[in-house]
Amino acid sequence: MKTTPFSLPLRSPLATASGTIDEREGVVVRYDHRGTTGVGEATPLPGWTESLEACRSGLADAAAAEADGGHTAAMLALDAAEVPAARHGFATALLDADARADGVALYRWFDADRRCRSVPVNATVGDGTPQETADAVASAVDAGFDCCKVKVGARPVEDDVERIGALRDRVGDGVTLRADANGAWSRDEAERAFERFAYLGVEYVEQPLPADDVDGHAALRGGPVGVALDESLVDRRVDKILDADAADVLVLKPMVLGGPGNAHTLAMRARERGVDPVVTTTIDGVVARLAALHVAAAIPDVRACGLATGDRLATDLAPDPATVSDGRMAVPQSPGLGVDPAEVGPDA
Ligand SMILES: O=C(O)CCC(=O)c1ccccc1C(=O)O
Ligand SMILES: [Mg+2]
Repeated sequence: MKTTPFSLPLRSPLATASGTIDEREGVVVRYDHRGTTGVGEATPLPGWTESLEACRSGLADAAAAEADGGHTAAMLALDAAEVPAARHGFATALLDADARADGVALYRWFDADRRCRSVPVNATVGDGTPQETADAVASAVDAGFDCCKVKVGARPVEDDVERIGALRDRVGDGVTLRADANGAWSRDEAERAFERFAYLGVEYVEQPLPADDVDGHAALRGGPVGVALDESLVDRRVDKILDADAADVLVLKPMVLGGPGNAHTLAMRARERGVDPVVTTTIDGVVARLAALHVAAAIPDVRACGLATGDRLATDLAPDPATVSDGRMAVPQSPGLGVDPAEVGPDA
């Protein structure tokens, strides 16, 4: 196992109710397996995953375990609850190598019978003034997106209603709008927002209430605006959410869940229970974005996913093969993730 640290500054920082993301630091993982090399990415986001330091030491422990017991021992050393980003990094490298050895695109390693050329994606718009928000959404629509997710909860509910109203006026009814409150609202604020958002045709709100308020989320459901849970999945107690009927949609971040395999398993489990999975990045380098794209590509009829985050980065780990047009992201069909491990580096 070979690890290479990297740091990727954002060209376009993402302002949310729980702070602004302006740089992503992590580790590229390379692993030789079945006669080929696979590549993975561990990009921790404190608050959602372990710290960078814990991620690095998790990977060092995994490398030591690997030297004794191979990839199985390395995977066993990486606890998804303790070091999800580190586990994501190694698990992705292993999956990439396996899919390459089998000669299939990574999504087909999850489902050999599947063919998927592209996945619908949403544009992601941060907090900002009503004018800034409407401009950002309008330029996303000009670029071909028909689904936009807007960050809310960083300002009073009435101000967010004004922002969403301004952009609904600007782009018309043909564009699907979602909001993401990142857990910022009280139950009372959420009720007010849901009432007003219903008139503005908002599809769903991600994480309206704090992560642990499962009952509050269950009570918000049933109207025209759906409830999507994201931060509530950080503790990975998905069954609790499904049993409580607390969500219409689960937002699955492979980096937070301990790898693409875990995200795919939870997506299938949600589907069985009548809840729709949506896959998103944590604003990652191209390796982790591709891993998330392949998870989404393995889900039949997946809703628009939060994968179109690459253009926020000022620099990337390698050229991005997954172009977006008409609101859809192309899925690489070459073996593995679709990026040459030899081309992946912190200086791409
Ligand atoms: O879902 C998207 O559109 C992009 C990803 C995103 O919003 C995000 C990125 C990093 C950390 C948290 C989140 C989030 O969904 O809350
Ligand atoms: Mg979210």
